[in-house]
Amino acid sequence: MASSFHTLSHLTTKTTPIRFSQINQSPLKNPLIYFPVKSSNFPLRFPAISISKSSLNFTPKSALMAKSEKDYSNVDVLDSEEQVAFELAKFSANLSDYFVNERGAFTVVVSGGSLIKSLRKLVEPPYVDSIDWTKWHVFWVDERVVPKDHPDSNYKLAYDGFLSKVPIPPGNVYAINDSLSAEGAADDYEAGLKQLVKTNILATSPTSGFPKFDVMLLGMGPDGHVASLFPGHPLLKESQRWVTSINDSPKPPPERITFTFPVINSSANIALVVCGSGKAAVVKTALSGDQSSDMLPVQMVSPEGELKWFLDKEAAAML
Ligand SMILES: O=C1O[C@H](COP(=O)(O)O)[C@@H](O)[C@H](O)[C@H]1O
Repeated sequence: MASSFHTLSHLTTKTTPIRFSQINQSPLKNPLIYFPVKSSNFPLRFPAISISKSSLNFTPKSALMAKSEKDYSNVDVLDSEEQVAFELAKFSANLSDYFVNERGAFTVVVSGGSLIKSLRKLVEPPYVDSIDWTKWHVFWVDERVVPKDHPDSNYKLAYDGFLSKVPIPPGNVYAINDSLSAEGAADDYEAGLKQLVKTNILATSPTSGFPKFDVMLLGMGPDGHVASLFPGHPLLKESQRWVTSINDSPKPPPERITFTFPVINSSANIALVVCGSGKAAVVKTALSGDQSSDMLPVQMVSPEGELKWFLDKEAAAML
C-alpha cells in the first residue's frame, strides 16, 4: 500500500511534513550499522532494577537478574525538570553525532505530552548550532487522530515547541495522514515505515525483524502508559503490527495510532523522561521489581539497545 503524509498548508513552517512519496531519499553512508550508545556524565546514579514481566509471556533482560540484584545504573535523577531538559539535550546531541557519523542519518521518535517541553534545550545554543539537523528523521511513537492544527495533535505540540525552531528538512518529518480513519492512518504510517526500510533510512532489527530506530524519546503517563499503550489494553499484546490504531483510549481523544511494543523494544536507544510528583508512585512501582505489582505498560519497555530513565527529584521521590 502506498503511503501518504499530509502537507500542513495553512502554516508557514520550516518543518512541514510531506507525503512519504515526496521524501528525498539520499543514500546513507553506512545503513546497516546500529550500535546503542552508552551515555555518560550523568550526575546521580542509583544501584538498579529487577522487573517481573512473566504474566505477559515476555522476558526482559532485567527479569533475568536475581530478585535481590538491584541495578539502577540506567536511572538518572536530576535536581529539577530544568536539569532533565539539559541532560536530555546532551544525550540527544551525543546520539545525533554518533549516528550521523556512523550512517549519515539519525532516526528519532518522539512522544507527545510533557516530553516535548523537556526538549527545549535542544533548540538553544550550543545544540541548536552544533547538531546536523539535516540528517534528522522525526517520527511519532503515537498520535491522536485529529487535524494537525488541533490542540490535541502531538504533531502540533512538537511543531510549536521544537520542530518549528530547527532546520530539519520538511521531508524528514513523518506526520500522520490526518484525513484517514484511525485504522487507515495506522496502516498508512506502517506502509510509510516499510518504504523507509527499503531505502535504508530506517533499519530493521536482525533479531526481531521490526524497525530499529536510533532513539525513542518517550514520556510516561501517571497511569504508567507509554505511547498510546494503556494498562490492561489488549494492544499491549500486539505482536505482528508495527503501527496500530486504538478507538477507545481511556485518555482523550479516544482515536489514536501507536507504535507497538515489538517496534518500541527493537530500538537502539530509549530515553524515558518522567518528571513531577504525580508520577512518583508509578515510577516506584515500575522500578521496584515488585513481583506482585500489576503490570504497567512502562514495565514492558525493554529495548534491544539501551534504556535510560531521566527523572527529576519529584518523580524519584519514592525510590
Ligand atoms: O496521551 C499521551 O500521554 C503520554 C504521557 O503524557 P504526559 O503529558 O503525562 O507526559 C505521552 O507520552 C503520549 O505521547 C501522549 O499521546
